[in-house]
Amino acid sequence: MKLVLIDGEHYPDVTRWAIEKLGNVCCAVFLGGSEKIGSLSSLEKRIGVPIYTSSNYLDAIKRAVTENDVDEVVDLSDEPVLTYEDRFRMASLCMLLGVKYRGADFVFTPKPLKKVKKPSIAVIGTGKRVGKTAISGFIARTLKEISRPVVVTMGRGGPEKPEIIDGEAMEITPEFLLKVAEEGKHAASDHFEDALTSGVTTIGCRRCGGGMAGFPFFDVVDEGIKLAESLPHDLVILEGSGATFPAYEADAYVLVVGGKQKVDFLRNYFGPFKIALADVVVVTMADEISGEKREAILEAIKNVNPEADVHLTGFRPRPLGNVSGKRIGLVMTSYPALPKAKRHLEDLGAQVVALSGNLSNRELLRKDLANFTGIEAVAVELKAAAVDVVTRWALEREIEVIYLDNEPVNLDGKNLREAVLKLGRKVLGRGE
Ligand SMILES: Nc1ncnc2c1ncn2[C@@H]1O[C@H](COP(=O)(O)OP(=O)(O)OP(=O)(O)O)[C@@H](O)[C@H]1O
Ligand SMILES: O=C(O)[C@@H](COP(=O)(O)O)OP(=O)(O)O
Repeated sequence: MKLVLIDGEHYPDVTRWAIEKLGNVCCAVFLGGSEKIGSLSSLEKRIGVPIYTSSNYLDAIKRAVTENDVDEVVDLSDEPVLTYEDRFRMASLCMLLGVKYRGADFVFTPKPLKKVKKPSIAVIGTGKRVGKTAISGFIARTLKEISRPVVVTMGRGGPEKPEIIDGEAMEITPEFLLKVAEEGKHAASDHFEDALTSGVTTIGCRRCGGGMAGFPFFDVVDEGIKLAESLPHDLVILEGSGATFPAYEADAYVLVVGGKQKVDFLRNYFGPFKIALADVVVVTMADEISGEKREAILEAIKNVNPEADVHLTGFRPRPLGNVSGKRIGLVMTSYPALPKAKRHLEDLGAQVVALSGNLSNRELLRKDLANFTGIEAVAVELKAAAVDVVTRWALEREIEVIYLDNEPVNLDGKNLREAVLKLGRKVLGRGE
């Protein structure tokens, strides 16, 4: 059935005419405006379907969809009653309710959310490089304390046929990763990174394209989930990619919000959709933004989901090998990430003598590496060109490769590790 959004800027006969042309309309939500109508009761009689109203139109839409067999919300309203922001708020709500939202020249169609046959936690992000893989790896190694998790990823560099990386049993060495790269695969894909940083079993899938709400265009996650369900592991961690997430209804959601992102992307567009899903929200890189921006981010989250457990965090680089006493070349995905990482490695006894923030730009990276002279080891995040360029370059010169993880550190006195364990126990049915 269709739910129609109507307003008082349309003459009642015009609205009734449109409802008849649509057909199969169960009810209407009145959005406001009074120019061409009398009372709401007279409007309801004229259009012939029940009208839902509320001071907050989102509540009226939610009630109408819940109380009727609605699979599509059709927008018969327009300016000045509706603004772009209003329409994106409605679109977010429709994605959350799993119903199509259609207007004169737009349609937003949610993918049906499937269920995993095991307890599951989704880790989704509001963008690329916000720290989703770092947080997902942290969640996986934390929940190893109370379960046997398997991480299912869906990277833009993932394999066509889902592949298992047994991070529990195997040692993921630079040599192994270079061999993977030489087979033509993206050896820095998330399933390799999670297996390396957290010692968990991972299943790598691929996706191509991503919609505005966050659904992928194509992906092979279904086969990946079937594989995860066939393993003896008791918890599935569904890791998104960039701003997309797998079309599965997880038992719990952890949303990763980049502190350096535009707050507008949280307040508007499909930010409210993702925020509404979250049980836990991790704001990353919050140590590098102003108090004012932190407050704006916290407010944007609270306005949509006041129940969410929000954590303000910063990243601390975690070398997966010993850096003490070594002359190190440091390579990361961006220059802003370098100063803190350099300081931290030096605190661990390293002598950082060369830097590059061009891990995601192979041409500039190669130029930087040409100046990496006199180093004993290269410290690099397992992302982008970390294997096919940096690891190859280092092994050819018998230089040690030390991969870097990014460890979240609470800045707000809260405890993300405890929050993750609590969420894990809840999802596993072991109480709070
Ligand atoms: N203070 C900082 N400023 C900018 N970038 C930072 C800072 N601290 C860490 N980073 C970067 O944030 C990135 C987080 O990477 P991560 O892979 O976890 O993000 P992601 O959202 O999972 O990306 P992807 O979708 O590629 O997996 C790292 O590349 C790291 O260098
Ligand atoms: O291919 C993957 O698994 C990830 C990570 O690869 P890098 O971006 O780190 O190369 O890409 P994503 O889908 O997150 O853009």
